[in-house]
Amino acid sequence: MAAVNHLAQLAADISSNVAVLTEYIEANKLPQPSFDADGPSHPIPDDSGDAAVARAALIEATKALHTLAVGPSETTIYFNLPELYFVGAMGTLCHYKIPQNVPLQGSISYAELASKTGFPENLLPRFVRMAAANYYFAEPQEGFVAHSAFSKPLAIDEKKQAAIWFRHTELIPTVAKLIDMVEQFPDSSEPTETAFHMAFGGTFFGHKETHIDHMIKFGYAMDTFTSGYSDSGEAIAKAFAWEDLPEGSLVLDIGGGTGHIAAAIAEAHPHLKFEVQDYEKLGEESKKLMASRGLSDRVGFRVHSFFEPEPVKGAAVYFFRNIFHDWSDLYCSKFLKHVVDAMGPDSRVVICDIVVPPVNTTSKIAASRVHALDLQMWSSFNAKERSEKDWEQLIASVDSRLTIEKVIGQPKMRRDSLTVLQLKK
Ligand SMILES: C[S@@+](CC[C@H](N)C(=O)[O-])C[C@H]1O[C@@H](n2cnc3c(N)ncnc32)[C@H](O)[C@@H]1O
Repeated sequence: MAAVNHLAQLAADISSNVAVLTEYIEANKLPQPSFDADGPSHPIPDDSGDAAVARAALIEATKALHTLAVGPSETTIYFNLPELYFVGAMGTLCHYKIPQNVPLQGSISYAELASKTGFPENLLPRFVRMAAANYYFAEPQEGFVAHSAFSKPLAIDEKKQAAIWFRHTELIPTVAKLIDMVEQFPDSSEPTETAFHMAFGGTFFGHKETHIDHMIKFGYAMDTFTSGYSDSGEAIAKAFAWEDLPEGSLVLDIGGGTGHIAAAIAEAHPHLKFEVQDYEKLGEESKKLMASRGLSDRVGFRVHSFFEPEPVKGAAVYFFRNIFHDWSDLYCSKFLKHVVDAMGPDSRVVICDIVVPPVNTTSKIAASRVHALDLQMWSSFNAKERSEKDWEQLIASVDSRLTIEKVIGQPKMRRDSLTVLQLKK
């Protein structure tokens, strides 16, 4: 029997998915994906149905084909070496505001770019060429720098710059401490016993409170990350049957930050009332946000730590988005217990977080993103992304009456799921 020709199979997959995308782009008169500075920054919209599915399949197949073509030996010899220095080069270029100083059209000489930014002229080409080899910036003629479609958004979007800053400034030092953390704290639940703490001498958020520049940039990085990756407020407003809650029902957005998710749900469901609970420092921002969206009469803010007893009894929904994955089971069970003590017979807890899919059930790309997040949660907080079994164990450990009523995942949700809990009657 002839051996399976994986290369040919993958190439055929790639062709058929490219055909779907081409048809979609042409039918919708969209610009073709391109490396040029005027190329689209997100060529295939996420809500494009079959085209979005074909795009995901194309990304998976091209990665597999590339990996097979490079092969095990060369992959290991070069093991992420270019990627490592690419992250370093981009972090350094962004630190010197290179993206903002390259013109949006045309090019600039290395000499002029160096004099505008203070980047040493002798080093600048070495950093830019590392980036350009990875599609960020271009050198249309020797000695001159221009934007590509990939670098151009960084010229104007502070939040995208922060995404690169976060990888370079906080994740690289944390990743460098993984072995130390495994050796010293293999079984800890404490946010003080982490790789992040070893690298920065404080907890993930404690360090940010004393380094306000980190706090602000991390906020920006999360904004851009969650807007493109996590499920949006609009998606959450559609995925759960908020419309079935009685008129005037109260929804708490616990650890809701400024309340941007509560605001999105409130806009879609005018019969509901909301209370955002978080630290005092977010109260003013939250009030401004609600006023700007005309929601001040329906979305309030309460200064409240979820490690204190929950003051609002019998709310319709106690909602948590991206809170549990920041805490170990020890701490999650503490704040979930406070909520159980406050629940009425018809209350629900709705947890918006990842449910890690069973092994070998998703694409390698999806698995790699989830496991990167899981290790990021572990090394930053001693927390984790939870599988169905992890969620069941955590919930059962809090109160035997607490049960999972349902889990709302794909296709209504994209990355996160909504895990809905109720008290057994
Ligand atoms: C990862 S953010 C999630 C924010 C929001 N739920 C969202 O999805 O965008 C974590 C939030 O938890 C808040 N937080 C952390 N510890 C808290 C505590 N003990 N009590 C209340 N909020 C807390 C933080 O201030 C921050 O707003």
